[in-house]
Amino acid sequence: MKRLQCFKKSSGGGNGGGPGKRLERQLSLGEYKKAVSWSKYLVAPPGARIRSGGEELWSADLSKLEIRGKFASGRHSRVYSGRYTGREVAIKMVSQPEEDAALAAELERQFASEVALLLRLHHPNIISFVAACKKPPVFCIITEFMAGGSLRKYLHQQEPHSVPLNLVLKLALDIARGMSYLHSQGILHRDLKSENILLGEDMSVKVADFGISCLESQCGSGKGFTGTYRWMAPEMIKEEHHTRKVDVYSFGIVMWEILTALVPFSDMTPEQAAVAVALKNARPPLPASCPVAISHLIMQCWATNPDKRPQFDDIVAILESYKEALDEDPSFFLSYIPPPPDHGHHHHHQSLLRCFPRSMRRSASLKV
Ligand SMILES: Nc1ncnc2c1ncn2[C@@H]1O[C@H](COP(=O)(O)OP(=O)(O)OP(=O)(O)O)[C@@H](O)[C@H]1O
Repeated sequence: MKRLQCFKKSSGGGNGGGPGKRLERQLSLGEYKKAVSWSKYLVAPPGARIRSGGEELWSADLSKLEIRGKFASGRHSRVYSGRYTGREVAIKMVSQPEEDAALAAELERQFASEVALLLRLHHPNIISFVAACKKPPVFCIITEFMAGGSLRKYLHQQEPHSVPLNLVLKLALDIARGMSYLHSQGILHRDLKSENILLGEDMSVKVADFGISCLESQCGSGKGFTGTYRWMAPEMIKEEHHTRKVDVYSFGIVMWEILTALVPFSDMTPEQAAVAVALKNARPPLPASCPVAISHLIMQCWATNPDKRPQFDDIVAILESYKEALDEDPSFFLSYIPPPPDHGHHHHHQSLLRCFPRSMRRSASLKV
């Protein structure tokens, strides 16, 4: 039997704090039953390691898995902390509903796709895959544990508009680097949002949750899509053809979240937000105090026309130049002059380059 202990929840709810803050305690009977109801499927068969089909690459040795308490939930998942082969891990468990065969099949497809994608991703700003297990009706995905919890939780703990600019740039840059790598692998995330960005105790940043990600060549139209409306690009809301630029749109919303520490369209339901974005071109309001350089980049990212949105490589180059300029001169953003309106795709990169401090334009132009 696995050691069943759990972490005391932090007062803010959501993810319990990091290992430094956590308090191990006995589970109540109700919590115990809940934990057992899903994790019972993960008890190792005597002496067995599943090695069938192509699963041996990632199949977890359940005798080495120790599951502790649940600390977060997704729409169809519960996330537990634990240890696997001596390493702190997060165990995402997905349970197929008995009564909904279509959803059960979809969850299984998502599991298989998420494992296949995670297996090939190796980057400091992408969550590391550890192992997975397939024990219908329960599946699990084991990843490195990110003790800082989600970016959403972190922002929720901050006063609105209080995140310092150097931290805004650091967070945005790390996410953009992870996304640039993801796109270089031909993968679209399709559900980029602050809840799916995880933080280490040292404020390291990793993009997570590849449940509805896809290989660009196989993404389809996105019909019947389950992404999250507040972060979703208009073409995706309208179930039109979509490209990697949907992630750039979501990144624009995430940058807005970091800048404001607010929830986008918080006065609307997700459906109202979807209608406002797709039919009325609504976007979250940029605060007057936002440096023009940053609001300019955000507006480029969430442009209605996907072709006007920059690539993540461009975004990384721009954010790097801002970060460098801010480190050198704390008043950099005050002296920034916005570029004139963009006149189409041809001038797009030139227009973005005007955001760079003059000394950096030469090296940046090599990259863009
Ligand atoms: N490796 C991890 N380390 C720390 N926390 C994690 C980890 N993986 C997931 N979480 C927490 O669990 C939450 C849900 O995880 P995840 O997004 O992967 O599940 P999901 O079922 O796909 O969620 P949804 O479908 O609602 O986006 C995250 O927002 C985060 O708070």
